[in-house]
Amino acid sequence: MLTNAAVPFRVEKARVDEEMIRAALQSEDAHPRDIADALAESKARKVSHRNPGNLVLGCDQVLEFEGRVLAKPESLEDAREQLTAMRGKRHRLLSAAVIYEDAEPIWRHVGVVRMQLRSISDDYLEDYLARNWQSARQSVGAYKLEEEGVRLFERVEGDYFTVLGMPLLEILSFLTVRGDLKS
Ligand SMILES: Nc1nc2c(ncn2[C@H]2C[C@H](O)[C@@H](COP(=O)(O)OP(=O)(O)OP(=O)(O)O)O2)c(=O)[nH]1
Repeated sequence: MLTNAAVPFRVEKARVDEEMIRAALQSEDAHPRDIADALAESKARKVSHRNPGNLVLGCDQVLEFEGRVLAKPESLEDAREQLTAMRGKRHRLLSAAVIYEDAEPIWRHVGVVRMQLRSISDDYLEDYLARNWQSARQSVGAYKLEEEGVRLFERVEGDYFTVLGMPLLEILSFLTVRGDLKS
């Protein structure tokens, strides 16, 4: 997404134990928004300590369905089960972004999108997964809105980029206002 926006960046793996952070927060009944924010912050903070003088952007996305935070389906069977449970109903995608500079948080935003799934048939779900699992497995909801996943939806209420994984418009606005990006 940053490449498409002609924003120069490099990727550095944060290597944080996301499962441990997520489990700890869920055991305290943390709100999905706070879980996404904490995961994004943990990545940005860890990389920022190693990169003084640089802006470090950490992101994370969670899917909330009926009060539960779902993890990425690990198998086609998990994806079938998850999409079958969610069809005809609404879920939310929450994408958090946190920017650190010199080991201090200087900006954060959590984008929220409401997704209304169609009551897709078993047959179409099977065809969809057969065609799309290899790509959709990278996504927390087992769909990519910019691909065939769009056919799963009746309505999408919110920002397109937040669905794809990060609140890009808000990030670009912050960097532009700060003068890091020309406009
Ligand atoms: N291209 C695309 N990606 C999507 C869509 N919906 C969700 N995603 C992606 C955005 C996130 O990268 C990913 C789910 O976030 P996660 O944080 O679970 O996985 P990710 O591998 O991105 O990062 P992480 O494991 O947290 O370091 O799903 C979509 O419609 N299109």
